[in-house]
Amino acid sequence: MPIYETTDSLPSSTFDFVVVGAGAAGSVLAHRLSEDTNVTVLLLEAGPAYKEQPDLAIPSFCRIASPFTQRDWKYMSTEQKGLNGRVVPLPRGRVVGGSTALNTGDDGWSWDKIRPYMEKNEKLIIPVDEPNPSGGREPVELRRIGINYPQPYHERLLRASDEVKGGFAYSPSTSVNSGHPHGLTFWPTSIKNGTRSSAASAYLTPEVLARPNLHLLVNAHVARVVPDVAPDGRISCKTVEYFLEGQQNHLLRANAQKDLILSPGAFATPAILMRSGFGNKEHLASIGIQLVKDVPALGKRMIDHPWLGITLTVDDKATADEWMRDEKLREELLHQWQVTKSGPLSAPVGNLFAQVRLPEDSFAIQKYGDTSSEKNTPNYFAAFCNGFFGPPRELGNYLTVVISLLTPISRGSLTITSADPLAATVIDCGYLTEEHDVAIYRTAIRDVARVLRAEAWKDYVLGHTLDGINLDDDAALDTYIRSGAMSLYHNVATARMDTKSEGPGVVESKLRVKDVDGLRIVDASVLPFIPAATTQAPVYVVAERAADLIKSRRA
Ligand SMILES: Cc1cc2nc3c(=O)[nH]c(=O)nc-3n(C[C@H](O)[C@H](O)[C@H](O)COP(=O)(O)OP(=O)(O)OC[C@H]3O[C@@H](n4cnc5c(N)ncnc54)[C@H](O)[C@@H]3O)c2cc1C
Repeated sequence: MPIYETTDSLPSSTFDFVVVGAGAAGSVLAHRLSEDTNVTVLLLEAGPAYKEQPDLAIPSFCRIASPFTQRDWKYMSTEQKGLNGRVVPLPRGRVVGGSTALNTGDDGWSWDKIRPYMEKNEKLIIPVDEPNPSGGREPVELRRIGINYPQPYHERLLRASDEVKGGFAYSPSTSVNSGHPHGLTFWPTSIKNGTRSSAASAYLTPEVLARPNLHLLVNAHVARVVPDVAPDGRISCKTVEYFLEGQQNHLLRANAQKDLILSPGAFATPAILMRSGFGNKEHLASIGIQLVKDVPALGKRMIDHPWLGITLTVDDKATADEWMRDEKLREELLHQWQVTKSGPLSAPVGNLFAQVRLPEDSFAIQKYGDTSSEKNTPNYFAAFCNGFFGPPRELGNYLTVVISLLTPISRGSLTITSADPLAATVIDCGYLTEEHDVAIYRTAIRDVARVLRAEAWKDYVLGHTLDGINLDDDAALDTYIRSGAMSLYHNVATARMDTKSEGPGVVESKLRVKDVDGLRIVDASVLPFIPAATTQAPVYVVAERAADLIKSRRA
């Protein structure tokens, strides 16, 4: 039986490896560790099994796949000081596949060392008219739909790019993984045969789930890990306590003989550990949780990419708004997708992106210095997306320019208020609390406004949400920014890795929780800084390498 919904037929409560969370990282680990037929793996997932159904599988539907759907954990931020006190939704996938289904010092983590894991994770399918021969990898399918799948605004945007050049100059051969990812280009998207590729569809295929040594228990909510403290003070942790959906008073246990691996994501990992006695000792004492290990860094220095929209009203009856509000048209397009896996629904929401690095003499760099990790790191991206972002409007057709900060320095934190695993987690993302981030947004908005003034948009763009705002007025722009910015759902670093055993990080470079035997963390929470643009790919890469580290230790 590949997927279990109750514990009745589980062969045992003890396995070689227990992995918590079947998202991006957990799916990779379950797949790779169970390749060795001599070990047994239990994968515990709080959500249901992944089923290929339209709202998860259709690329264009990812705009309506979250937040607040059944498969969302429905996290919310606290009132954000930098966003004029607004509370923002922070969706996270609660289903096999995790958030990838919802809509992503140590030389061992250097570029040369992690590149093979990127290649292991990706299979790049080049469009027929793009003469770039560097493909041929597996298993997450990446596809650059663009030149051979034109959306109505692509051609105008390419012409606008020709007019304004600079940071928006079009570069057909730019690879997002090249180290020089600048300019406007078509981004790869994880779509195969017109269908979204997720951690579940790529790593937990029916063949993988049929392995006799892999056991996936769904609807299994992990409440905490169970630490064992020896008389000499040494801590080991190889047991989890969990309950099946709706049965929180009936706690069950699963044990790992080798490693217990936490992969429930950047919000759940610190919360589970805090409930288990790891964290800031004063905080744990204040909520009546007995301290096992003082870990002041847990839940601290969280980072996310914020995003901000500029909505354009366009004279174009082919935008996604038409099928968003017109049920009959949606049914027709759905039928087309079901029969041929093609048509507008098979296209991503947006895939023509500009990544822009601010010039050295820009105000933000002059005033705040260069805060990017590398001299080529772009400071923001502007993605041109099809349709209005939000509930469908009765009238009108729209494009949305999504501007996201790629080098934010604002930091947040996460904490719990009780030992109850169902109590809300308190998540303060700290968006735009640093002036530096707002200064980059001002530059980005002015750059995008310049692109929107290009002749190419004439008679197509009828107006946009910057109309009426004096772009020279910093205060006016700040109001626009702070009243519109949201989360791009890329939160990381809540249980960060560092390479020094005495450093402040929660895990060391082999992803073992410091000074705790048997417990590893492998998910977005260990990323020590925010990667430029994507988090899904780095999480896959971290998990691929973690699986190798674990296997090589055994060998
Ligand atoms: C709506 C949305 C869209 C996104 N779009 C993109 C994108 O386009 N590009 C990109 O790069 N990144 C994107 N991301 C971010 C990306 O999906 C995440 O960075 C990535 O999935 C993180 O991987 P993870 O393994 O840490 O966590 P997840 O993939 O979230 O997986 C965690 C898993 O653990 C389970 N779990 C949690 N708590 C428990 C518990 N207590 N017990 C048992 N199981 C538990 C969850 O149900 C989930 O299945 C998006 C995220 C969201 C939410």
